[in-house]
Amino acid sequence: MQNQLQAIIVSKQTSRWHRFDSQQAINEAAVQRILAAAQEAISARGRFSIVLAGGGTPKSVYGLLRNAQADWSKWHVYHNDDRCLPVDHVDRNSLMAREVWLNHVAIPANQVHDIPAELGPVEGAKAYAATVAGIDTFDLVLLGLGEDGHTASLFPGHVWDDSLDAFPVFNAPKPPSERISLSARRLSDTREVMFLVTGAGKQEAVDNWRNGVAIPATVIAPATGVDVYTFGVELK
Ligand SMILES: O=C1O[C@H](COP(=O)(O)O)[C@@H](O)[C@H](O)[C@H]1O
Repeated sequence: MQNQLQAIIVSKQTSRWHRFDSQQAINEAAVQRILAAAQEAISARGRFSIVLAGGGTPKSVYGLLRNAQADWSKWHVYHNDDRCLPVDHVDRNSLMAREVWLNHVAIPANQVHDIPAELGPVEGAKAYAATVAGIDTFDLVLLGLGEDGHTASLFPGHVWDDSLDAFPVFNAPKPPSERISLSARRLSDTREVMFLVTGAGKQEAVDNWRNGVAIPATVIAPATGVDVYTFGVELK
């Protein structure tokens, strides 16, 4: 397995870049780090809170977690965004995570917190803001990167209200146009962030990010910095 590490600072964000040379290598490294973060959190605080990325990139990592050994009873699962579609729609991030992983492990049902995106952007965002309001600093936030540089449902050219924990999204350039997202501030309130970035389609966004262009991914700025796990993009 190859993991070449470089660190760069973009505005307030410190990013550590990890390059893997196969899909298997990035998946295994991500799973190892997630399980280690869970163990550390459970030993220190008796619980582990993780915020999941949606989209296609994390699916194979979630598939491996399904067969992992972990103290699932201590896991508390949240989502960084979801699409305003019926609960059983194939494009719901919550459905993907449940089908591939969460329905197959022993996390208590009341510790899996889907975004109620089926209520629509305004009501769903209000409800999810209330869900995360009482939650302390997350332990681990997983994030993806869109080809246009978006992360969660923070899209280029959009303005979002960082005073809110979760906010409604309209006119998203990637369908569906209506979504709900945690805010950049809430996503940054975490002990650790891991971005998963795979495929040549993400090259331009990665180049922009590393060259200091202010794409949405650069606004995620926890005190501990962010780790970006990559496969299939060049780190120029
Ligand atoms: O729409 C979304 O896109 C991003 C990236 O998705 P990917 O399919 O390119 O991995 C994802 O992180 C976000 O959660 C999702 O809603």
